Amino acid sequence: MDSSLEFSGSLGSSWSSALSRCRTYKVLVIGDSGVGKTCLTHRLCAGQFPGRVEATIGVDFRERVLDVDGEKLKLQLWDTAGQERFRKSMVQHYYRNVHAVLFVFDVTCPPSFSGLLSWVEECRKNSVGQDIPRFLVGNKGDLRDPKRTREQVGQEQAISFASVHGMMFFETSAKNPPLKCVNGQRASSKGSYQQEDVEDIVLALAAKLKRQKNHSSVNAAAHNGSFKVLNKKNPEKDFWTCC
Ligand SMILES: Nc1nc2c(ncn2[C@@H]2O[C@H](COP(=O)(O)OP(=O)(O)OP(=O)(O)O)[C@@H](O)[C@H]2O)c(=O)[nH]1
Repeated sequence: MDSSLEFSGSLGSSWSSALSRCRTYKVLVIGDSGVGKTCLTHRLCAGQFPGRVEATIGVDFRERVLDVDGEKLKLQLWDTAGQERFRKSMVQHYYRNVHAVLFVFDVTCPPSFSGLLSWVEECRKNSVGQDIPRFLVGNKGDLRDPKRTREQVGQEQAISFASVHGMMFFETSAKNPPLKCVNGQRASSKGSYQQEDVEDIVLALAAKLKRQKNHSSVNAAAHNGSFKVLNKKNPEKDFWTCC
């Protein structure tokens, strides 16, 4: 890979000030194994559904840089393992200095919805305060079957859970997100289910984080001795980029 290390201290003033405006936000993605956290984070960062995925061991990182009202903002998604045996003693580390949490469940798997309570509890145990923005994402919306509602998680249930736990709710599909018309309206949703494009989630997340006052974002360029890895073959695109 053709990458270079750039030491912040050697950067020119314009570069330095551009980087100093790029805040990094740590976004923790949690939920039961198999709900689609890895696929969702791929979709959020690369705009694609991955060809092949394996169970996450520990944690994987994906990044996306957005331009929100002229300000660069980097979302660092921590895709954590859903399987207990792959989490082990690292859990405390995942929760440290987190800026937002995405709780993911599978709309076709009610146990993954009931399991959310234990993820909320894990957040509490790791001192994630109520001031940290929380998002509830019902994934695999493409698999909804209006004839099998009893075997699926109803949207009213999810909305109610989100409201009780102070979360913003989205239903989507990392695999086949709903299409949008040119005017931004939803072209299709699954039956009577309202579903959002994954892009709407990332924009809501970015907007919420930007509004968040007194955040403790990591500012790579502002810290003495910090450095940034630049991949020359994949320069950051204007709107978004992927690791
Ligand atoms: N139909 C459909 N399948 C999906 C979707 N998202 C993920 N999957 C499938 O669900 C399976 C599990 O996806 P992962 O992204 O690995 O799930 P995970 O939550 O990261 O699992 P762990 O790493 O074990 O915690 C894979 O076979 C994916 O192809 C979706 O939106 N629709």
